[in-house]
Amino acid sequence: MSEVSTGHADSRPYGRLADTPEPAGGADYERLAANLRHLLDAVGGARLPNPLVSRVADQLAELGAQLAPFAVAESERVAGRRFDLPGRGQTMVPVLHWDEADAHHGRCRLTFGRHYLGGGGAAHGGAVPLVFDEALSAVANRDRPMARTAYLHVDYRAIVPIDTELWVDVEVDRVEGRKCYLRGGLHHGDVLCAQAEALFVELRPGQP
Ligand SMILES: CCCCCCCCCCCCCCCC(=O)SCCNC(=O)CCNC(=O)[C@H](O)C(C)(C)COP(=O)(O)OP(=O)(O)OC[C@H]1O[C@@H](n2cnc3c(N)ncnc32)[C@H](O)[C@@H]1OP(=O)(O)O
Repeated sequence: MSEVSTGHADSRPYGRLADTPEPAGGADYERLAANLRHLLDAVGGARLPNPLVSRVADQLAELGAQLAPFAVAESERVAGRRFDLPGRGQTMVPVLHWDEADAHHGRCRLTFGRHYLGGGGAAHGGAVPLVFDEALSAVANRDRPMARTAYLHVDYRAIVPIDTELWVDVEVDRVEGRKCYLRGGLHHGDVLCAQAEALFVELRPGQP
């Protein structure tokens, strides 16, 4: 299960994108994201007494109302754009801790918390391509013009356990003009849990 964070970034997988002199949200943005993840895991794994459910529902509504006045346009938002932080300051995809990352390959570690539980101790099947999309896109976009996922094929080979560290390896298979073909594997120790093949297509100027 994730822990409440008091720490700071331990990886910078996005190369020059991480070089922001004064990142929006400040140093505590990593703690904000980590504590939100912790909350999601706590809710996802709990059976709360009814009065506590009511109280937490009220507290969450109050927090949401407190943040609402600060809504901005997509280009101004902070979540997902903090390339100096592990997880980019977003909370949709588990944090990827990159040990190796360049334009050809990458290797990272992650843990699915209880927020991602599907059943039988395994991560939800939809959470697996989520991780592949994030991991493969980090390599596909490294030192190249921005590319989007054109397809992402996932084979599920073994259940993906939650609450334990997994690792992902990514490799660029080939680049043909705007097209970047990649492969990836999601592993639990020596067990290959899932593998992916994907095509990322570089955007043309002005393409959304
Ligand atoms: C701010 C900076 C950010 C930096 C970042 C750093 C990373 C940090 C993490 C980012 C965060 C995570 C982000 C994850 C990445 C998403 O998840 S992106 C979201 C999911 N993907 C989408 O929404 C894509 C939707 N589709 C599209 O936009 C367009 O279809 C595409 C993919 C851009 C391609 O359209 P297009 O440019 O018009 O391409 P088109 O000219 O038709 O085709 C180009 C070539 O690709 C081929 N092709 C296209 N689609 C396919 C397909 N599905 N199958 C086979 N071939 C295909 C074509 O046949 C063609 O081949 P050639 O004829 O050239 O040999």
